[in-house]
Amino acid sequence: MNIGIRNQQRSSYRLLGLVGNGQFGRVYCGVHRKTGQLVALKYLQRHSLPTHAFLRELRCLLSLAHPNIVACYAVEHCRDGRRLVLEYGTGGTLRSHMLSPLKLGEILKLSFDILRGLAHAHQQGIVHCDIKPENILLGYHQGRWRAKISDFGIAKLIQEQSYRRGAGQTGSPAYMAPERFFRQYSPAADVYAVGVILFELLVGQRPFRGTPAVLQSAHLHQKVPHLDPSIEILQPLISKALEKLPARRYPTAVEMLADLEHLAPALSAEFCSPSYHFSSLAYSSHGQAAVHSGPQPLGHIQPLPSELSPAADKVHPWLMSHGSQLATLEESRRVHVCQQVLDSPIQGIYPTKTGVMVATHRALWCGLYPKLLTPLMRWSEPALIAVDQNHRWAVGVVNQTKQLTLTHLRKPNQVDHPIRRPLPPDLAVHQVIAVDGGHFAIVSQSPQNGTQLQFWNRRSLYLTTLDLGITLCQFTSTRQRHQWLALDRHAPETVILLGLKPLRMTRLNLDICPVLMLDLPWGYLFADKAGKILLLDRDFHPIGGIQGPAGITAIASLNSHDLLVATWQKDTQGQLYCLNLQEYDLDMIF
Ligand SMILES: Nc1ncnc2c1ncn2[C@@H]1O[C@H](COP(=O)(O)OP(=O)(O)OP(=O)(O)O)[C@@H](O)[C@H]1O
Repeated sequence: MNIGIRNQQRSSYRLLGLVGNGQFGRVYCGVHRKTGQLVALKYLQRHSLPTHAFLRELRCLLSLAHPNIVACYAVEHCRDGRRLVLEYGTGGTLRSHMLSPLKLGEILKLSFDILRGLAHAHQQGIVHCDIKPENILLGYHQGRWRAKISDFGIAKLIQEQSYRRGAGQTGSPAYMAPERFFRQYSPAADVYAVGVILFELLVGQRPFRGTPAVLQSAHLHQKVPHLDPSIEILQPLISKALEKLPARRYPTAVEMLADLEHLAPALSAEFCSPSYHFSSLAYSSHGQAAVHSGPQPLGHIQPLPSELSPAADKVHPWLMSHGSQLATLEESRRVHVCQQVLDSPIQGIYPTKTGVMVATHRALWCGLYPKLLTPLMRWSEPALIAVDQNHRWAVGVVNQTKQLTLTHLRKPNQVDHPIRRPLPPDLAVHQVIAVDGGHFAIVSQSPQNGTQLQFWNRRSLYLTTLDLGITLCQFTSTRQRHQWLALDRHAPETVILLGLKPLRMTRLNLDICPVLMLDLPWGYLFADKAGKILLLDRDFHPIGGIQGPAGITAIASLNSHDLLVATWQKDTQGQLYCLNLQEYDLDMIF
């Protein structure tokens, strides 16, 4: 670990984006240029933190090495002050983690994490002073999200500086122990804040709400509401943590942790119940009749730009794959399978301004729909292919030969001489994705580091690798630049919303195991094998559930209220359904 103050000429970190703005400056997500380690770079303006105070608190920060405390790796001097190089919390804050319902077992694990980190600090005589969900970050380790306390030292420093300036109390009134309003703080004040967080995690809201003045009065005088009888086993723990008088509270997190550990065996059975958030959601179904049946699965449903529509009245035919053939869906909802049979099954369809590009497993084709397609590039082995959104380049990776081929597409039907690059022999590539007009990423899995994203630019220059820690698959692009949906391999009911700039993984706990995901203008759609379709709005609140046909292979939104759903089952083979969302009981205005 590299700890100490360093003068930096050129930063060792490549900035991946702004994470947020704190009282003392900005926080960026960065990646080490050589090692690929992800870090948070927290800038602290010199004028707001005097050097002596900063150095004192730095010592406190560096002395706290614990898996549940955000590690500080180094301090660097830069033009506009100093910056701390911190362990990066890829899962965001506990506040953002709480957006999606938490299973009771998960609440318990996170509570243990917070208490363990805090107990370690309290044993060294260090108080945090501002424990709140915004100061608890999530990292993914050994198959689960782990809570880590951030801002140790800094939080206390903020308090002291503001008292010195006579600026009155700082902190977050919703989590402040009664004595904190009189400028007293001790480990017991941190315990109180954990009590509020645990209450909020269990109940879904804090014990007291309102303006700072209302909150102050409530913390000082109001009784804490009782927990639901189903979780009353935790009532004594919560009540003791939320005692008004510090002397009656757990003196430090050590004692509260011991009590929670004592309860753990009794809790484990009760807390293993599944997520309760979606349990009331009924999946309404309607008589669904297929608009098409055929011997091949239909997939990759894409609209063809209206300029290219052959019909004079500008009817949009929809393109889709039908094994190794293209198919169109006409306005009459009739599926027409094109005659041309390509070399291998289709893995992607890319409608362009002047025609269409189609990636099969062994070639990239292009053509002017509905004329015949011609091959632009061929691979002798199956390749994973990605095409840039602007159709200016395409990349293919062959796992067998560990070779990457990048081709620039100058004009329709014309490609530059391909550039070839070898990939590491042990790289198991799962997917190749076009990140933006200038970059692509190779998705691979490593048993030690989970999913790795290897970034390259369109000049075939390797840039960096990000180790995500978590094992993700099926990256699906969203409407947002640099953002994907992906499935968590080890938690089949979990979807991860992955943002790249800055790196951020937001977890969504569903009550289905999705096999298909879609980002629609009004929200997100997830479908499972059995045909359950879950619709969420942009804030991840459920809009409703549909019981669709089983064996879904592709979904597209035909217009604001019609979904096209393709299925494949042995007995019924490839079918296409058109579901009208207006016929279902959904919390949505059409
Ligand atoms: N180590 C980190 N990893 C990931 N994100 C971080 C890290 N440290 C801070 N952040 C994020 O950066 C943003 C700003 O954080 P910062 O701690 O500076 O301010 P704050 O906690 O929002 O406010 P305050 O200054 O009052 O503490 C927050 O969204 C925070 O979650």
